[in-house]
Amino acid sequence: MILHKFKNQSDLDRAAADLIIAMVRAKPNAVLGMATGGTPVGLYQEIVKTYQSGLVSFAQAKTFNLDEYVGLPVTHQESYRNFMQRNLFDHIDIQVANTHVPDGNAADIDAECRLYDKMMFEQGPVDLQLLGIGGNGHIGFNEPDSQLSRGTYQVTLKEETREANKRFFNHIDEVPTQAVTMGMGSIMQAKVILLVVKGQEKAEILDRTLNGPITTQVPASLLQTHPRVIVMTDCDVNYKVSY
Ligand SMILES: O=P(O)(O)OC[C@H]1O[C@](O)(CO)[C@@H](O)[C@@H]1O
Repeated sequence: MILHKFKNQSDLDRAAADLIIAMVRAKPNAVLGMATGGTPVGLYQEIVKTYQSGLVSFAQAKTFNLDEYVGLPVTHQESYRNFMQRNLFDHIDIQVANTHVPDGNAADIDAECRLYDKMMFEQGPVDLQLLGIGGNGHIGFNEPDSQLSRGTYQVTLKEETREANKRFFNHIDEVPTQAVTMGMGSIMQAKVILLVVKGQEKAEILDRTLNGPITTQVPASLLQTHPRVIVMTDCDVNYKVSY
């Protein structure tokens, strides 16, 4: 892993956006793994600005999102499909048919998970996977556990994750208890991973991710075994390869 530290979040957003844009300019039909939550909002805004300047096109790009809530209608502001449309897809020239978010309302969620894996297998591998990190070390919605799943699956969210995400809802009771997420195996197959970590409150989990033991109890620590992970952060944290 390589750690890039930034003085502030706007510099970080710009650098993360630039990396994604560089990938798409070098490979117009790149497959991008996308993330949601608070972390990527600013960098998506930077991508939109560059697109509006005419410096990049996503017309041939494909995307696969990490996860989606189960049972939240796509019309709900906080469904991850809705998030992606509002924050990125509606503002760039990507073809909607080339954007993929797991269907958390599928009648048969298991079948939906297998379909998502099949599409990723056929259209992948992901060239660049963007990740945020949960306060408990989750990536995608792969929560700490005694074992982790390889492919896409339905997960019960930890209470701390629902607590953290309640800021996006009116009340914690509205935060779904279940989600569909890419498994760790799918995430680890990406050629390059960009982990973005914002806010000093995430410094401790980032330190455990970078420097702690590799354990399923900190899913992000498995990234230590991936050959090409770039971490961008504004946290004050130490690592052997940092800039
Ligand atoms: O960016 P946030 O809102 O802190 O969330 C952390 C991570 O947890 C998730 O909400 C779960 O997938 C991600 O979207 C995000 O990267």
